[in-house]
Amino acid sequence: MKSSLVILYHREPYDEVVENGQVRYLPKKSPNGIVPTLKSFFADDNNEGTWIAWKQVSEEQKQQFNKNVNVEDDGNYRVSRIPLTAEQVRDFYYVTSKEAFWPILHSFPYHFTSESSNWDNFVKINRLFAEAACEEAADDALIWVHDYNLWLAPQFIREKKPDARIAFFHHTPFPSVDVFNILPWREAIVDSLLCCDVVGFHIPRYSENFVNVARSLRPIDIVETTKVTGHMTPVGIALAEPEVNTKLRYKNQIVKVDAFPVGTSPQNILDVLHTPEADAKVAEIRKTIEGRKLIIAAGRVDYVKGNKEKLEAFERLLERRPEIHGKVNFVMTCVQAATGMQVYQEAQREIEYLVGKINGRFAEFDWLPVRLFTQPIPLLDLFCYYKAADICWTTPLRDGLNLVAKEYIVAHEGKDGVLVLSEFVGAAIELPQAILTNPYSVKLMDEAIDKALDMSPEEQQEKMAKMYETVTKYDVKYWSDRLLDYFANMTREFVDEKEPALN
Ligand SMILES: Nc1ncnc2c1ncn2[C@@H]1O[C@H](COP(=O)(O)OP(=O)(O)O)[C@@H](O)[C@H]1O
Ligand SMILES: O=P(O)(O)OC[C@@H](CO)O[C@H]1O[C@H](CO)[C@@H](O)[C@H](O)[C@H]1O
Repeated sequence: MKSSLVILYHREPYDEVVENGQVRYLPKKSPNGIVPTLKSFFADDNNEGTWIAWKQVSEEQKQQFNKNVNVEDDGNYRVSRIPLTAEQVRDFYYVTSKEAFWPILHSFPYHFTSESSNWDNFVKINRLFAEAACEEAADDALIWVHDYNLWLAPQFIREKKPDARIAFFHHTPFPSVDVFNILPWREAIVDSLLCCDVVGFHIPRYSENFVNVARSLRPIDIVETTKVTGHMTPVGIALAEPEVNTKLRYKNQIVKVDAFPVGTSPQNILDVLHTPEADAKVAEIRKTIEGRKLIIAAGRVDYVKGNKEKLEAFERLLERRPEIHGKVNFVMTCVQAATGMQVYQEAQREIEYLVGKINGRFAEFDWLPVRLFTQPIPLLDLFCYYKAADICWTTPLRDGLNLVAKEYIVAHEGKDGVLVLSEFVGAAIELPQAILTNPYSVKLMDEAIDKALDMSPEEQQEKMAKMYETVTKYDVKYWSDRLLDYFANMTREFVDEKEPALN
C-alpha cells in the first residue's frame, strides 16, 4: 500500500541487533535529536507512513536484502531501507557530509575540505532516496525530507512527481551567504531546495540566510516579508532577526520559507521521570555527589559543540574560586563519534586531555571535579542527571537548535535549575531567560558560570517557570502541526510569470 506521508531521514530509527540468531530492533543508543523527534510524529495514530533510510550491507547481504521493516511497538509506520556498501556510507556520511558540509553549515570554513568529498556518490545516494520516496508515496502524499544529507532529493522527486507536495526541514544552522557559497556545489543544492513547496528552518536567521543565498545565485522574487513575532526574540541577541522573507517566487513556482524550531516531547520525558525507577536513580545520583552542586553537560564529541571551551572555562573557575573546591561536580556526557569519523578524533583527544589535566590539578582523595562519559548513556539515566543537576551548561560554538537545553528545562518542570546557554544555538532565540553567553569570549563564559553558581532559588524558579511554559507550548507536536497545517488545504501554488513581486 502506498503511504500518504513519506519521511526521508538518512538514519534508521532503531539499532538493529542480532540476539540468539534473531534480529531485534532496539531504541537507538547514539545521541541524535532528530530520530526521537520524527518517531514521536508517527506515535500519533493519525500519522501513518513510511520512513526512508539507508542500511549498510555487505555484497552478500545485498543479494537477499529485505528492504522493508514494519515498526509496531512505538509507532505507525514502516521503514524502507536503501542498501549501501560500507564505502558508500563512508563517502556519503563520514566524509562528504562531515568534512565538507558540516564545517560550512556551522561556519567553520577553516575545517572545510572538498578534496576528500565524493560528490558523485552523494548525488547517487540522494537519487536513490528520491526514487524510494516516489515508489512509496501515494499520488497526493506529503513527502517530507530532513536535513542536509538529502539536499538533492527534492529535485529528483520533483522530476519524477511534478505534482508532489514536498517539504524540507533543515536541522542544522544555515550559514550566511559568504560562508555557504564556499561550497562548490552550491547551485545544485539551492536549485533542489527551490523545488520544495516549503523549506523550514529552526529560526528566522537561518531562513533569512537561505533566502540570501538563493538570491545571490538565482533570480528570485520576494513575494512576502513578515515581521518576527511570537516567542522568538526579534532583536538584541546574536541570532536575532527582526524580519524575514517568507514567500519566494522562482520560475513559476511559489516557495514558502518558514522558521519553526523543533520541540521536545515533554510528556515522554516526564513519563520516564515520574517512575519509581527514576526516583531511585535521582536519589542515587544525589547521594553520590554528597550535597555538592552538580553541573551537567550532555552531547556529542564535535568541535562545534564547544566542549573544549567549556572545560577550559571550568578549569579557570577552579583557579579563580578555590572556595568551591570540593563543592561542585561537573558531569560531562560527551558521546564519541563513530570510529570512521577522523574529523572528530582530534576533538575527542582534546576533551580527554583537558579532563585529565583538570582532575590531575585539582582532584582530592574524595573529590573528582570532572566525570567524563564518552559512551552513550540510557535516556533514563540522562534525564535523571538533568533532574538532579543544579546547572545545565550547554554552550556550543554553533548548533542548529540544541535539544539538550529543552530537555533539561522539562526535567525541572519549572521549579528550579539554571540553564547556561550559548547565544549561538537556535534555542537561544526561544529562551531569553537562560543565562545567555558567548563561548568565544573567556570573560563572558566566566561571568556566566559564576552567575549560574550564585543564582538564588527565587530567580531560578522565576526563569525556569517561564522557560518551562515555552518548551511545553512549543513542543514537537506544535512543530509537526505547523507543517501539516501548510498542507492540510493546500494545492500547489503556481504564479503567473508576470505577477509583480515585492522587489
Ligand atoms: N550521553 C548521551 N547519551 C545518549 N543520548 C544523549 C547523550 N547526550 C545527549 N543525548 C541526546 O542526544 C540528543 C542531542 O540533541 P541536540 O542537543 O539537539 O544535539 P545534536 O542533535 O546535534 O546531537 C538529545 O536528544 C539528548 O537527549
Ligand atoms: O546525522 P547527523 O549527525 O548529521 O545529525 C545532526 C543532527 C542529529 O541530531 O543534529 C541536528 O538536529 C537537532 C534536532 O533538530 C538539532 O537540535 C541540532 O542542533 C542539530 O545539530
